[in-house]
Amino acid sequence: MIKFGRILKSLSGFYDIKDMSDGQVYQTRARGNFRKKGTKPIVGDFAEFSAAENSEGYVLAIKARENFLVRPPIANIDQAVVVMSAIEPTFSLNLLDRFLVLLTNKGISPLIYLSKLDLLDASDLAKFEQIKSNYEKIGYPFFFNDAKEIQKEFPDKVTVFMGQTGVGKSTLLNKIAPQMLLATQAISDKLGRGRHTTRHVELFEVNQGLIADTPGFSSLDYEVADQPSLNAAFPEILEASFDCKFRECSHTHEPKCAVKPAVETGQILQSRYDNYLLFLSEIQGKRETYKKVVKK
Ligand SMILES: Nc1nc2c(ncn2[C@@H]2O[C@H](COP(=O)(O)OP(=O)(O)OP(=O)(O)O)[C@@H](O)[C@H]2O)c(=O)[nH]1
Ligand SMILES: [Zn+2]
Repeated sequence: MIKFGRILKSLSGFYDIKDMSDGQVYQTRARGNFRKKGTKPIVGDFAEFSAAENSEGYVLAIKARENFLVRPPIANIDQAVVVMSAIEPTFSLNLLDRFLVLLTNKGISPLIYLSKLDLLDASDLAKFEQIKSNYEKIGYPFFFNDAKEIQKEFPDKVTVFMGQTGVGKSTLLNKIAPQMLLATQAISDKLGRGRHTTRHVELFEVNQGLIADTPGFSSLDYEVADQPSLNAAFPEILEASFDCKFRECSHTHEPKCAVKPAVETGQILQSRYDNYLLFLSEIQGKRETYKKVVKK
């Protein structure tokens, strides 16, 4: 019988698929035709599968993906919690904006989560209140170290957690979903490998949604393609850019640019514009290198 469901777990060549209609979980394997086509089912995929009672099932086909991460392989992600620490490691607006750009370009909505506020004095705390309010104004949900609040965002969505090492991601996930770390630990112990080196990927059901951990930065090691993609990833710059004289305005030197005046009046944050310029120079630098290579 052919069924339809979502892949929730991948381990050692087996895929656990949750049937969409009855909620039952089936263990399956991918047929050889997937290997031939060069695609492989991954966690988060919507899949057609066959499953008979008490026997191993097979993944037959997967639906086109909305988006996906490579490391760890997860498909059809709705949102990502970017965990940043206020201190240790040092908070960086540059790093935050980089995360936001990469996620937005992948069609993943970012949620910002700040940890270690308890280590701040009053004046530093006020600084972060300001940052929170600035980012909320742009449209990013921003959470101050509150594991209960962040869970309200889970229902009906696939949420992944990412952040630099040491920011407190494990501490947070342990509060939200202790079963997650226990499962990972159990598999690592069994296979005798490190926590992040096992090829175990799993979506865990928490508060009517699905969540997954991603190790450190590697989940976003890809680049933004061009200026229009970068422009589209800064919501407030995108909005102002509709009034630029030139449709492809880079907001650097063009006459009648609407973005630069908005930076001067403070409508667009200087730090956001600076990061936009930095990322733009990185994209352009890559293109220059590419041209040089091609010319040779
Ligand atoms: N004071 C304080 N310490 C925290 C907080 N969150 C985490 N820590 C501490 O920060 C350190 C790093 O936390 P982890 O949860 O292991 O960080 P991680 O992001 O999972 O780091 P990796 O496991 O390396 O990926 C630990 O010593 C935690 O106890 C917090 O909100 N306040
Ligand atoms: Zn412009």
